[in-house]
Amino acid sequence: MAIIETDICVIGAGSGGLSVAAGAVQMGAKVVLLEGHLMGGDCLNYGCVPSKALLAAGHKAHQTAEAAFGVAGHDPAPDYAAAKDHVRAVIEEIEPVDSQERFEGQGVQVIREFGKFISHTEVQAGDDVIKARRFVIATGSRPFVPPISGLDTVDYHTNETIFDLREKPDHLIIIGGGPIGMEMAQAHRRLGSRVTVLEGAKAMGKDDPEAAAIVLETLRREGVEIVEGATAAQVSGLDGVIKVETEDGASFEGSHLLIAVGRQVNVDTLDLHKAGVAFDRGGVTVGDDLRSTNARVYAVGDVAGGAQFTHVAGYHAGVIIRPMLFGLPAKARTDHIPWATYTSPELAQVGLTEAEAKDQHGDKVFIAKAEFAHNDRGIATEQTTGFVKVMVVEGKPVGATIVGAQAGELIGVWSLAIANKLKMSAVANMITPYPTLGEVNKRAASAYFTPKLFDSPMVKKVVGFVQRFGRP
Ligand SMILES: Cc1cc2nc3c(=O)[nH]c(=O)nc-3n(C[C@H](O)[C@H](O)[C@H](O)COP(=O)(O)OP(=O)(O)OC[C@H]3O[C@@H](n4cnc5c(N)ncnc54)[C@H](O)[C@@H]3O)c2cc1C
Ligand SMILES: NC(=O)c1ccc[n+]([C@@H]2O[C@H](COP(=O)([O-])OP(=O)(O)OC[C@H]3O[C@@H](n4cnc5c(N)ncnc54)[C@H](O)[C@@H]3O)[C@@H](O)[C@H]2O)c1
Repeated sequence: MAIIETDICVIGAGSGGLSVAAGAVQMGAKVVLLEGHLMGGDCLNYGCVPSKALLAAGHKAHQTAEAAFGVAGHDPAPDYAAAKDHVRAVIEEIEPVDSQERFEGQGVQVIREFGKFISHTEVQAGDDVIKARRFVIATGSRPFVPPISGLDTVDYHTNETIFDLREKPDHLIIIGGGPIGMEMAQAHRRLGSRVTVLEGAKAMGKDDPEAAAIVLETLRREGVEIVEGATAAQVSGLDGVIKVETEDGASFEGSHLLIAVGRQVNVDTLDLHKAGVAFDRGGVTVGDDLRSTNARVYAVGDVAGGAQFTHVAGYHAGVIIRPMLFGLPAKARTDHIPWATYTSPELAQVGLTEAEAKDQHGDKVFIAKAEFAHNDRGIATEQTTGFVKVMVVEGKPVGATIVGAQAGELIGVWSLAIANKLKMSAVANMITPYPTLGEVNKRAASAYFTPKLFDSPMVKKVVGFVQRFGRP
């Protein structure tokens, strides 16, 4: 058994762990990185990257099929297995950035083993014991498989297997109408599968309902069957037919089944009690500083509870580098975290939704809104579905919702504004090139000032006075 002494031991080489390791080693710390499975974690192998690649294949098929701008559409004849080749090729192109070789080249000691705590200051990984000044738990999450009766008797997919499936599902049943369910529903529908989504509550229920309704309407128009209030209670299967029965007795049959009902954090095999690290089903118990109940141990990313996104894991890494390397205090904020669901139209959010803003700020909230339908670039490119809605309190945005083409790109302006506590005037003063979809953000900012400028008797009085008595 080898004893390895180091400054920082990072457990998990996904988005969070890799960011911590890269940052710390480049600033001169000695870093050991443990990974028991695939370098790059969920995002690269089973999450963001393959899902966006498959959505891109579906998007291409959809655009080819649609007649537009005087150009005829034609049968795209999507080849599901070839779309999966595209997914694999994208992963392989990005893979070197997250590879063991790259991190070893930077000076990180990478050990390809699962780690578990054996004391407050030591982790065991295979035959090695790592003694470190600081530990970072970055073990992420895995698909939650609900205890639905009969599920273990059928072949079902999760995000960990669906991207390897090569035969096109004739009829994909998806349990769960969250971001995974909706992205996979649209990708598969556009690649030629029949798709049914069974959602126990409201589909896209964590998003602004007005924006979610636009996405759901589009998916339904494309032929995705979305059944809300349909909690899956029983699954059975015979001869390639999978049957799902819901709590209220309805029954659905399909050829393939995808489970997308949320995530389970990876804490169970870490022996956290041996390190005095408290946790619950939501993740490792951490404060704003992402430190656990053992001050030497931090948690980042999905396993730290809270929003589960790659950019959050990266942000967490940046937050803990300060105290770990420089002994400076740092706190993680949550008010400026954006997210996007990459259906078409896309749905993006940063800060508070309208409902949350009204709950927190009551009458002080002003809703500034602009529609894609009035955006000239949107009109020219037939991308007129959607809106930008900004929740404003005392002249500053506290949240923004965008549904429409490139919402994930467009939300950046509001992320910047909220992160830096900018006023609405900062966005209104921005000049955007004409004609761009980005003008819709500026129009939303202007919508905040319009009533103040154009409906104000005082402004009218001042203008009248200057026109009559001002210098020529
Ligand atoms: C289908 C899907 C699509 C998604 N799309 C997006 C998206 O578009 N945008 C976005 O921002 N987010 C997206 N996400 C979420 C994103 O993938 C996660 O938030 C992100 O991967 C979390 O990073 P992490 O470092 O916390 O964990 P992970 O990426 O899960 O990495 C954790 C790593 O730790 C390893 N590990 C676990 N236990 C141990 C141990 N004991 N010892 C050593 N290693 C261990 C695991 O093998 C894994 O490699 C998506 C997720 C899914 C499932
Ligand atoms: N574009 C992105 O950034 C992106 C994409 C995919 C996933 N993700 C991340 O992955 C996480 C997990 O996504 P998800 O979609 O699996 O989870 P989710 O928790 O967001 O949604 C799961 C849905 O399943 C429903 N559900 C639960 N049990 C059910 C049952 N028995 N029958 C029917 N419906 C049931 C829930 O009501 C919920 O709406 C997301 O929260 C997000 O953090 C992000």
